Amino acid sequence: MADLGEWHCEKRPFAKNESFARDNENVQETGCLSIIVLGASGDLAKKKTFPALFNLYRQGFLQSNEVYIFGYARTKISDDELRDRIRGYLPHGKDGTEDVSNFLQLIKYVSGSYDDPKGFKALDKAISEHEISKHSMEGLSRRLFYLALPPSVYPQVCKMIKNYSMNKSDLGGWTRIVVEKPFGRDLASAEELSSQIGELFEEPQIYRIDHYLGKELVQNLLVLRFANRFFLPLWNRDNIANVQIVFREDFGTEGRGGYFDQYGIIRDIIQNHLLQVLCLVAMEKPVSLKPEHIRDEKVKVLQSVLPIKDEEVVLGQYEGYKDDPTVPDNSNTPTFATAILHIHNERWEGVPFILKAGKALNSRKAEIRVQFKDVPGDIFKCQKQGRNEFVIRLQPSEAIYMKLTVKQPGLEMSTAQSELDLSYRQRYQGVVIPEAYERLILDTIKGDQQHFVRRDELKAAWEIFTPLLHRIDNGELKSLPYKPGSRGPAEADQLLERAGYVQTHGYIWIPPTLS
Ligand SMILES: NC(=O)C1=CN([C@@H]2O[C@H](COP(=O)(O)OP(=O)(O)OC[C@H]3O[C@@H](n4cnc5c(N)ncnc54)[C@H](OP(=O)(O)O)[C@@H]3O)[C@@H](O)[C@H]2O)C=CC1
Ligand SMILES: O=C1O[C@H](COP(=O)(O)O)[C@@H](O)[C@H](O)[C@H]1O
Repeated sequence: MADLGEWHCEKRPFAKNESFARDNENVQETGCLSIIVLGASGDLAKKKTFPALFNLYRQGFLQSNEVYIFGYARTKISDDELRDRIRGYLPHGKDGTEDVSNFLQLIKYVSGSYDDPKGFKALDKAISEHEISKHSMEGLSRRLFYLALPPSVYPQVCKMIKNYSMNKSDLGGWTRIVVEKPFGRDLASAEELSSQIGELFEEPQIYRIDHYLGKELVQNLLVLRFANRFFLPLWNRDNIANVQIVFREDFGTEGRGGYFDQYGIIRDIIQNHLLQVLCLVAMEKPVSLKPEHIRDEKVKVLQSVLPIKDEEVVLGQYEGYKDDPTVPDNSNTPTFATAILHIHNERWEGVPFILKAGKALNSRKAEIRVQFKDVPGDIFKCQKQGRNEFVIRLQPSEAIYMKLTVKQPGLEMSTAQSELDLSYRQRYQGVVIPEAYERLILDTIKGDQQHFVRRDELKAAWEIFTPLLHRIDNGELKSLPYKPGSRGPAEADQLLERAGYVQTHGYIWIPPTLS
């Protein structure tokens, strides 16, 4: 038995909830699966897509008797050259384990341009050969096209896929496409892109990835909110003073300045990742866990967001950002932004949702901080110590904690700030948290669109930010300079204070130690 001073961590099996399983039922499919990574020579493919596929393979989610992976790009390289490029990015790739070499053998490379029928016919031929070799007639032929490409080529690539590389319907199965952000630069360009792709593929075939939706604690949000009696009555304007959704990175654009400068932090992080998190924090309970029911509720929240006011926005640009030769000397592109969103509905009227994101700051973290209102009639006179806060830290070191006031242990009746703490590393020892991309790619294979952005969601998201983005693009709002390694412009903290956020002072967290 553990003695009293010991940190005891119990491991219990997880109970699989039946109704959850029922609502998420996807037919277990067998047969040939071809995963085609377009833009295979690029950064995203080698850093995220191939490692995610490898992890799925390693865990048995991709079976070598069913799956084949095709890389497609303009660069003229051999199968082995592509494998060599990928190897170093796979976990333990350089150790040359059996898993790694077996996985790499599943990869074939086809070179071709993104608007040339010849390349896509060659790709189709290679996929068909694989399908025939796997006797697809007995099963299904499933083709998953992952567009690890700049969005400017999405329409032409989709046209090529549609014309030359679709799954042959007589074999049964499907063709799906996965598209990455940035999906447009504003409402008009996003809608144009959506229409172009929409003419070629049905919505159930299109998977718009936002990798934040694949993060463990983002996926936990619905469970936390709707499976716990604790939160149900508190989650509203009567109790919550403000909500912060924060993304901080402690490094700058690092050689991606030219790309980043065309987008800026609002398009890069806030309009997609943070807004998706906001939807899950603020939406009403869906009718069921069916993807369409969840996405319906997300759209409703987005449509209830009021226009953003200039005085509720602070923009920043870190000093040194323009030293990157690919960034124009007169760039006003924000690398930091705080924006306050207001949701005009019965639950949230008057509660500011503070979205904050920045590069080259003093720390790396992503978190949701729900700050509660002061206790009315405070008989302990402890309100100056701090408000109740419920924090969900998405990264690093996933954790959910509740900051609350307790009696300071001892003879005196005094109060102190403490926490109820669910630190994943301690609570779930030995549990490996899957990478976001891993989870999302698996969903695309299963045909589960819950964690992907629907066309109307995307439209509603752009509707919120487009007017502000145009004002920034026109130079009507200026980015304030801030020092790399700082908290960003001081004006952002002043805005937070004006929005009613009360910072807790003197709170000290003592990390638990394992005996
Ligand atoms: N399980 C766990 O791992 C737990 C860890 N802790 C740790 O304890 C420490 C304190 O926790 P916590 O109080 O939640 O988090 P912090 O002290 O990091 O931040 C609290 C809030 O204050 C803001 N803030 C910080 N500095 C300033 C400033 N100078 N001006 C205005 N606002 C400011 C932060 O904003 P911003 O987001 O912009 O920084 C954040 O909203 C953290 O290191 C936390 O990780 C606590 C409990 C559990
Ligand atoms: O989409 C993007 O996300 C990354 C941060 O992702 P994370 O999972 O490490 O939090 C960011 O660096 C990049 O600029 C952006 O395009």
